[in-house]
Amino acid sequence: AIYEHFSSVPSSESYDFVVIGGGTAGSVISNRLTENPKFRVLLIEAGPSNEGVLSSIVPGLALELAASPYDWNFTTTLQKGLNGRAISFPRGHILGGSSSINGMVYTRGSSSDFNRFAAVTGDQGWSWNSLQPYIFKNERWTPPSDHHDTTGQYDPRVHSLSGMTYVSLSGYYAPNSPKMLQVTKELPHKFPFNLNMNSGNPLGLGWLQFTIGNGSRSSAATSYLGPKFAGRRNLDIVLNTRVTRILKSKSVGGDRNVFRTVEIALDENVASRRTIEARKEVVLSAGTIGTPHILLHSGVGDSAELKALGIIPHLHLPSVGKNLTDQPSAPINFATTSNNTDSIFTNATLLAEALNQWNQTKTGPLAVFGGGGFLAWTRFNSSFFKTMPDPSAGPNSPHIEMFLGTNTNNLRQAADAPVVSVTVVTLNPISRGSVTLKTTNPFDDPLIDPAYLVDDFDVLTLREGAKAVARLFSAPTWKGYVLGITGGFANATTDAEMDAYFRNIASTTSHPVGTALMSAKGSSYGVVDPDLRVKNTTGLRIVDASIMPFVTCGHTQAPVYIIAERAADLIKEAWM
Ligand SMILES: Cc1cc2nc3c(=O)[nH]c(=O)nc-3n(C[C@H](O)[C@H](O)[C@H](O)COP(=O)(O)OP(=O)(O)OC[C@H]3O[C@@H](n4cnc5c(N)ncnc54)[C@H](O)[C@@H]3O)c2cc1C
Repeated sequence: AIYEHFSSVPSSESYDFVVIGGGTAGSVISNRLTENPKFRVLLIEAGPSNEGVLSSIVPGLALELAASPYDWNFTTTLQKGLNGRAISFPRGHILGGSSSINGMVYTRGSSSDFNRFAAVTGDQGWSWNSLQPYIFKNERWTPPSDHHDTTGQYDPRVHSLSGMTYVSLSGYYAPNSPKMLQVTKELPHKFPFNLNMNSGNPLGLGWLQFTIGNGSRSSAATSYLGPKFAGRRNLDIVLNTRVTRILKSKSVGGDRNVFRTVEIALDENVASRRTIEARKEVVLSAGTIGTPHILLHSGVGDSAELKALGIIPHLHLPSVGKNLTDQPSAPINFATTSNNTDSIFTNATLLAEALNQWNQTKTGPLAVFGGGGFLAWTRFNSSFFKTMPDPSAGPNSPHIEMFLGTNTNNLRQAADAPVVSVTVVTLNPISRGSVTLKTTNPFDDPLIDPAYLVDDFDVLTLREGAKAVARLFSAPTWKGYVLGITGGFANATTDAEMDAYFRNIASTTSHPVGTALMSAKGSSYGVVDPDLRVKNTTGLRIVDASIMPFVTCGHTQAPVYIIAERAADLIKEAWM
């Protein structure tokens, strides 16, 4: 059953598992555990339902979700690397979590990313080959909503037809697609065509894939918590309920670090806190910000730092909240010969037309996010790393992403708009930041410091990305349409001027990871063991993006789904 408030959950109920956070990972865990009718699961989500939230359903309206009630509306600390700017830092505050508000881009990362997870944790179960069944359990490949011929646009051999979350090519044909494809013929060494960037080898230029089914967002909430699963008798989902802490339970067999009791708040009043104890395990899936936030308030973190704040330390795990890793990104704009400034976001008639088309046929510019299009991935030459270690996971991992998804601000652009905008992304940042507490009140936002562009490599990558995009638009196919770089970057001619542009404009790609990183058993750093149990505890696991030891070389939702699918099996096996 789904309850709107904790006070409605029958007090007679008791649960084997309490899952904290009904986001991307928490939805997978709740679904998979309740496949076993013997397990009773309570899923606690701070945000409201995703049902009927139009901007979370219609892909092209996704930008409306930022700074809405479905976003935690976090802001970073002042960022030294961004010329002292603080930037907004969206996170999903809704059932389905960030999968209900994200850009729906589906990228698994490279095989080297997961092989590196396996190498640093000493658990081969995290390797690319071992994870294949979990990739397939998550993905349900489906035709695009416009039912165009997709031959030559993807490789069916690497996709699954039987998983949970819909994945498809765009149901909207971006008019500059033939030119993008022509680039792969005119500049094949720089931009080789990649038939399927989700094969484990993403390098090259290929068609974007999205977590979209029949022109609508497919989120963890619509897939893993769809009506037939949310209605399971052994699953209770409670919305609008914030977890404040995880408390120590009575010691079992001499084990003093049993964390199986969850404290929730009915409202901000401290007197309104309630507790609920899981019989078997608590699974913490509150995301890269929420997870360390809850742990630190629970006294799990660096003991000295907690004491200094006035929080009683219960478990010394200094890595909690550290290692925050996010990919900085920035737009590079190109002027075209078009002077058509019409856009569905500036012209109400065009928007109404597009919505009408979406309602009728689930096609048109609103059937996809960012206008559909392509991604291109490229690497620095290996000679670049003679004097510094390569931060990527391996030779098939890109350092730079170019999001050629046309222009999110002007979906009519493509072949006919004054500006083509490309987002360049530093995929393997070296900078590491942190999530720390501002106060002892769990309702106060934590201090989020992603340390953007603190390491010079991270800004250098953006600069090289911009040069790569300039090369892409220098291909003969663009002659007579793309005129050249425009906007702030047009005036940057030296490397120093380019870096200044990025420090003034770079933002988040919304792919933060690492604040409860997994490491080998017995390791001197890290928060969870390879089986995702919190080190030196009983009864507590973490399953979400926070456990990634490194950010994968792409967008992070597919890796979170994959991690959560394996985690569900690890938990089930432990309680067979
Ligand atoms: C705006 C945006 C765009 C993105 N675009 C893409 C994209 O196009 N492609 C891609 O692959 N990835 C994208 N991402 C990243 C991707 O969505 C995330 O990496 C992934 O969804 C994270 O999953 P998670 O389970 O770790 O956390 P989440 O999905 O964020 O889930 C955490 C859940 O815990 C809940 N929670 C937190 N604290 C508490 C508490 N105290 N009590 C109760 N509940 C709590 C939250 O409300 C949330 O529902 C984007 C993310 C954002 C925010």
